[in-house]
Amino acid sequence: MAKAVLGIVGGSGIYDLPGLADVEEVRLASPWGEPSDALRIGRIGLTKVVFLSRHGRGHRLSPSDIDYRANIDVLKRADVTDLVSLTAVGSFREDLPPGTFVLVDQFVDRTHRRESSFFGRGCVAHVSMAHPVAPRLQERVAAAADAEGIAVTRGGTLVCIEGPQFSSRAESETYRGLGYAVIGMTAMPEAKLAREAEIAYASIAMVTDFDCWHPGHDHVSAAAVVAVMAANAERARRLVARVARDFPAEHEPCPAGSDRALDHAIMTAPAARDPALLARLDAVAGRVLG
Ligand SMILES: CSC[C@H]1O[C@H](OP(=O)(O)O)[C@H](O)[C@@H]1O
Ligand SMILES: Nc1ncnc2[nH]cnc12
Repeated sequence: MAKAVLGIVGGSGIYDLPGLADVEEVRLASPWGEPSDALRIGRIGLTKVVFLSRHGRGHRLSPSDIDYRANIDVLKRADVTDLVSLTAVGSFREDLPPGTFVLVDQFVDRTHRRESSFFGRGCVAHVSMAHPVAPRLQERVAAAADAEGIAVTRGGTLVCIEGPQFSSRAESETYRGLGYAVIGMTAMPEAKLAREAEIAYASIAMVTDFDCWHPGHDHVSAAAVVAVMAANAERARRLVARVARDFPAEHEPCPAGSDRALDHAIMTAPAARDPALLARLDAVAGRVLG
């Protein structure tokens, strides 16, 4: 079994992880493009932790401009086996008010101008996204929340829109009518790429607003998200620090198959594979491509 390395991607309002010990800032190059920021590699307790700011420190990148492939690629190069995503979201449910942490377990991808796969012409692969969240990793987040006395709601569907504009009222009502729990702009293709890279993925969706459907609340604004995230950040950091402190030394095999996603996924015959693409896949698909 591989040594467990915990990755944390911090979203809006979470640009660092102050609890990291022995931190080294490492700028890894990726053949896929420019990662959002340098990795901050350190440890919490005995666990190696790799932190990446999704929008970059100073929030330089919009959801559409983030190079999700480069981000996941460098996390893989840093040996991350398990990745916890922190993300600010709007809520479609009265019982999930601002301040609620939701451990979502499904995603709906409404993005349309992002590179969403490492594979393609010259090396075609199809991985399963039936269960995009790694159940054991989510269980660890839930247990850490319990231990820290932080309330979390388990389960729910996150719809990921392209943004950067927030939704119209009609869109918001539609998503709500479809039974989605929360809305954000970054979970996709992050979760898809983590799966292709065989990294177990779980998401802590932190509700900052009621989007724009709720008659009793103002519609979402960036300022409101920032204000609620400022109040959420300490709890989020405490939660991930606890996950790290209680993390096992060895990566636990994933019942959803996150860590073996590429077994039987690659369609392209060895002789038909593009050497240039294979070279770029060295980190994410090294286990199966050799
Ligand atoms: C600042 S409001 C919209 C912005 O916040 C969320 O970012 P993240 O998921 O990285 O926490 C949302 O997805 C949008 O990118
Ligand atoms: N209402 C909302 N829509 C999309 N992304 C968000 N992030 C935080 N709140 C959001």
